[in-house]
Amino acid sequence: MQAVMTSGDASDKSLVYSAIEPLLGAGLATLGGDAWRRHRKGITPSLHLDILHDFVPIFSKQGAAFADTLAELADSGDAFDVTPLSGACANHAIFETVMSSDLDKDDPMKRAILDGIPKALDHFMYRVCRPWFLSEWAYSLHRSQFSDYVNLKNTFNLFIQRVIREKKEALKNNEPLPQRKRQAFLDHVLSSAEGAALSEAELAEEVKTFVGIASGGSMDALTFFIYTLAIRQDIQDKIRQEMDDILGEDCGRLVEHSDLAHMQYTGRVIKETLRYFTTLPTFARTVSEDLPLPSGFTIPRGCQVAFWLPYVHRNPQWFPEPNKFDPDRFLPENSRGRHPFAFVPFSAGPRNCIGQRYSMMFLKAVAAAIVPRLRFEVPDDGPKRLEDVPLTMNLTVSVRGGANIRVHRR
Ligand code: HEM
Repeated sequence: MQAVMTSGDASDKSLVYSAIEPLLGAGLATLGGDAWRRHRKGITPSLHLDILHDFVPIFSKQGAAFADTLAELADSGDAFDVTPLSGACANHAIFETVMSSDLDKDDPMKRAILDGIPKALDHFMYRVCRPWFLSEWAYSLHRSQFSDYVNLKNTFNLFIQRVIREKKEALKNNEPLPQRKRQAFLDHVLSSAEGAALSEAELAEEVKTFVGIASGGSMDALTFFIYTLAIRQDIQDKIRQEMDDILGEDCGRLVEHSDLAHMQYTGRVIKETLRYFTTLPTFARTVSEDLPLPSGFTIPRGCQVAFWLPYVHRNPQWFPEPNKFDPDRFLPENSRGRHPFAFVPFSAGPRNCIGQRYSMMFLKAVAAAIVPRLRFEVPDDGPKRLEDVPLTMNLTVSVRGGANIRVHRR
């Protein structure tokens, strides 16, 4: 895996990615070759640590709004699937940090985008499982699917064009960018020297990519994190204790990036959640030249190589008793000597996830907002052990039948 993931001859994505590109953008996740290198160079500085630090209060604010929603549901006493609510929290954070845009409910276009992201993933999987539809021309013959696909494509394009146009106008008129101190990712790209290497059309594709990938990735990780706490009360109690120690009496305050460094145990639980449930379990590359492996085998030029991370993450050589959920595997003393590619929920090598630090910060900040105020549990008919959680997979993994929980105010 390391040989492939670090090879310059295997940095292009597999052919199947062509099925997601029209919807989620010809951006970092799908581009190959020089175009990908130029985009990555143009965008990386806009996710610099200093910029991410400014995002933490936004994550925290969105976490607090999420906690309010959950608290209202606590009063009803009913069980509910937390997935769409995690998704809403992730989306609010992404719209604000990527384009400093409020996700107000009365903007039908934004709603259409959010409803459209899961549909876009459905189209992708539909076509991957029926590769004769990978060609857009062939897909156009599938009348019922294709009209929905074209509608989605148009909605995404119109929305992104509108966002970029508004941002450019604001820059041209020298209007103060929203929350100047906390510049959104897009404001930063538009005003940076590196970002100037990207045309308006290229940037529009990147915004689509970021909204699509970031919202899906964050929603799944947050859902599994909460579901894990609902099943493992002992872990939930330890996180709450850690948050109480950090926040003290003031459990409602917004957290800053300096608080996150103290959330060591929470960080280990997030990592173990990503190992155990591996929310994005697979991705694939094309090998452009014969690629010799350390084993002596050679992957021939033109091969498509897919990785199956649940297998990697449950390798007993690096994770003894791999089916046991144990956050302390990620204590420094227990991680020493572990192969650097044994734990790769964000991929690794030059095409690793550019949002890895963003995600970890988001998840910790939201945990700090919800865990001190609420207690989570699974309903009586829910799984009693993490091993019993029924999983299903589209492009990402989710809980079959929904991540149903019950919430109590603390
Ligand atoms: C827990 C949440 C997330 C997980 C598990 C995750 C995982 C991954 C993985 C496995 C890849 C490699 C995909 C491939 O090779 O096809 C990837 C790529 C990527 N991710 Fe994430 N991701 C998450 C959140 C995010 C967020 C929040 C952002 C944006 C802020 C983001 C932006 C990207 C981009 C742009 C790429 C493509 C990078 C490239 O090829 O240069 N991800 N992610």
